[in-house]
Amino acid sequence: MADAPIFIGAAEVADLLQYGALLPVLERALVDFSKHDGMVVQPVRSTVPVDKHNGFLGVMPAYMTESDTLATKIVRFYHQTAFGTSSHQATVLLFNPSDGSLRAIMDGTVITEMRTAAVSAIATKYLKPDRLETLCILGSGAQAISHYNIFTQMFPFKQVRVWSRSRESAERFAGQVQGQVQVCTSAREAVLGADVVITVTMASEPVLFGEWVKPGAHVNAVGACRPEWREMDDALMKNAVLYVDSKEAALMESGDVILSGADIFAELGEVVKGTRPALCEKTTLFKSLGMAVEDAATAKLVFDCWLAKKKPKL
Ligand SMILES: NC(=O)C1=CN([C@@H]2O[C@H](COP(=O)(O)OP(=O)(O)OC[C@H]3O[C@@H](n4cnc5c(N)ncnc54)[C@H](O)[C@@H]3O)[C@@H](O)[C@H]2O)C=CC1
Ligand SMILES: O=C(O)C1=NCCCC1
Repeated sequence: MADAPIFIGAAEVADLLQYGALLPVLERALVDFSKHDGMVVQPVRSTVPVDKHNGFLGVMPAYMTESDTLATKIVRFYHQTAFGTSSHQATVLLFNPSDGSLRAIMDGTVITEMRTAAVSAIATKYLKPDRLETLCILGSGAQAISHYNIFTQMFPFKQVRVWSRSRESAERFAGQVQGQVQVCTSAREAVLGADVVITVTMASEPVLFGEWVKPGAHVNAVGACRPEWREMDDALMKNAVLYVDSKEAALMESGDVILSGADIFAELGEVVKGTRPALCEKTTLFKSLGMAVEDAATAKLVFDCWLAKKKPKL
């Protein structure tokens, strides 16, 4: 009989997962996904609307042949949550691919926060403009914090600006992170002149407009994961060179892509592999929807680190 699955909670995932180890694992997952050679199986996320409670449940399975990783994430995202409960909560199930038995049940909320920010950082590493002085973050929730953490570790920004719908939450964000943050009173003020812009809001109408974005800047668009939701206007969608994590998902799930009719230039994995160019001199936009392979690869890393920690030292 197979061993009972282990449980790894949020605090332990946060303790085991380090960006230094996560970044190369994610680059590899992005490349493997974008080869489209049948070695990675990842259907577009199944999403169940929970209309009565203004939320969604998403199921995200993947199998990666080369690393022999089989996992699924189950994620709920709700617009209104009880005070103190985060809008996104996730669990990852990691299986033994050889017999399908369940190896681990682990918190997926920390995984979602860290892997999403790490993928945006990878996009920025490849697509960044020459000048990297000002970072702008629109939104001030969990993803804003994880993005702030990795972006200020990886890049030499001199100034970080944040805007949020309520000044109070932008100020709370500024108090939570290590380092100086300029709280802006409008999204426009935060965006003007920024070299890199990150959108991490739950907006369903545009909060970022092309006329504000400096030519040559790089944008990571992380929110608006439903076909009728937007974070950006048509001007930005059409004037920027558009990179996505998955073309198939972008054409099914991204309101910004579908409703603007913008052309997709490449998948991020193709850029990392070097089969499509990074047009850094132009205004670039990475539309992130989040992929099951990112969760599967991250969960395997967490599990391997857990095993290494448990192994008795000789
Ligand atoms: N691409 C990906 O891989 C992933 C994307 N996401 C998306 O990233 C976004 C941020 O997620 P979290 O930080 O976890 O959520 P959160 O609930 O912690 O923060 C959401 C932020 O959006 C703001 N907001 C809500 N409604 C707004 C509106 N109508 N206009 C402007 N701002 C608004 C809130 O004030 C808050 O600052 C969400 O859209 C989420 O679905 C989340 C996980 C993975
Ligand atoms: O990739 C994910 O995980 C999510 N993406 C969009 C919003 C829900 C969670």
